Amino acid sequence: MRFYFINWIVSNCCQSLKTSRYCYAPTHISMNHQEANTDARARGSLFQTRVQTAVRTPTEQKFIAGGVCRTNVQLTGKVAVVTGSNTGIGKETARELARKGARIYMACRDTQKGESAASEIRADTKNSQVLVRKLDLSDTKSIRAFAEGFLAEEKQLHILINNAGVFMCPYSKTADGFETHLGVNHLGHFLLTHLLLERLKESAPARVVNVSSVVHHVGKISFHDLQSEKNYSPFFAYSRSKLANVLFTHELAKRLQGTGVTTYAVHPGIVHTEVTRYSFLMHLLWKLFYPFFKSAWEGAQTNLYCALAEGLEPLSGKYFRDCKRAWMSPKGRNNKTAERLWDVSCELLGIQWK
Ligand SMILES: NC(=O)C1=CN([C@@H]2O[C@H](COP(=O)(O)OP(=O)(O)OC[C@H]3O[C@@H](n4cnc5c(N)ncnc54)[C@H](OP(=O)(O)O)[C@@H]3O)[C@@H](O)[C@H]2O)C=CC1
Ligand SMILES: CC1=C(/C=C/C(C)=C/C=C/C(C)=C/C=O)C(C)(C)CCC1
Repeated sequence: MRFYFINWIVSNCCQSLKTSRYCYAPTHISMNHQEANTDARARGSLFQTRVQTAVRTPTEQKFIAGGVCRTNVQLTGKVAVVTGSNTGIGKETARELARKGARIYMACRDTQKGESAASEIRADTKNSQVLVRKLDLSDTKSIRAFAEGFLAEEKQLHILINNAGVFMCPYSKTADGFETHLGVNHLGHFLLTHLLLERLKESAPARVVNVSSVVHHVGKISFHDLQSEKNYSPFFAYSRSKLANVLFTHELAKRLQGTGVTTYAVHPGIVHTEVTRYSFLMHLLWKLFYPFFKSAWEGAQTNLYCALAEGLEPLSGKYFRDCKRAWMSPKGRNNKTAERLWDVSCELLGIQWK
């Protein structure tokens, strides 16, 4: 943690002086960070990423960054959908998939924000096949419209990254009356995957990556109050939705055996993104401690690893962090809970998914 506070003060001063995002890049420090700079091209446009990299010693860098997806796989002719890709981890995931030549569908609830991220990615990667489509996971009509449009437009789908998420928002309900964390983070992606599954199977080998979180360990699926109507805590509602992501991955993998479609759950790390937008306390911690958190690009690495790494098929249904398999809560691989959650999700969404 040498020089951390000095560097922290310097970086914050630079920020408050509204220094150009390009000018604070102390090369003498960054140069030591060989690992971190491997893909400086991809991350160089992000001022905060540079600060994060600059204030870390190489040992801290290695510990915090937690792994880089190093596959040489090329994706020309492949198609990927990334939800919530106008910002944060989703945007960096889309950027790297685009860099590898895939046609990317950025599924965003705000298409204006999506277009501005897409033009940045197109310019950066020289890949013109980066497309924005409207997807609001808090409304099943929007999910169905997105899927209908996609299926009409594309005959193949190789990678689906279920990334979008809300974190610790005040109690609210989606257009269909689901508690927002459950509705957006779990049920929205459950329905989307259901609607796109035939295309994934037709395009096999194909992969579904579900972005969960380490907090799935403290999540609890209370079937008697799934919508948190009796008792609401933003943190536990979020944790529950992230446990649901892991259970969904576990059950989906079982049901997809032999189809050539595999699925993985991911904890991206503690990543400095807009995720804390609803929580004042978390936002404050973000501001104070962000050099210790991953950048969005670093946070995207495990998504990319699960989408691209060769030979991962036997690990379908498992949970990953820092570009390797990680310990999943036993609650996340409980067959009974996974099956029941699957049935309840189908019932809530009015779908039949055998
Ligand atoms: N950052 C972290 O430390 C961690 C993040 N995660 C998970 O990583 C994923 C990505 O989060 P991160 O990049 O950090 O967060 P951000 O808040 O930066 O990005 C979240 C993305 O999800 C989109 N989104 C939110 N609600 C909806 C919706 N109803 N329909 C469609 N898109 C929606 C947002 O769109 P818009 O910009 O329009 O709101 C945004 O594009 C999430 O699933 C999160 O739970 C897990 C562990 C830790
Ligand atoms: C790591 C760490 C901290 C912050 C943790 C935070 C802010 C975690 C956020 C997690 C999220 C957003 C999870 C999403 O799934 C503290 C408390 C500053 C203390 C020092 C160690």
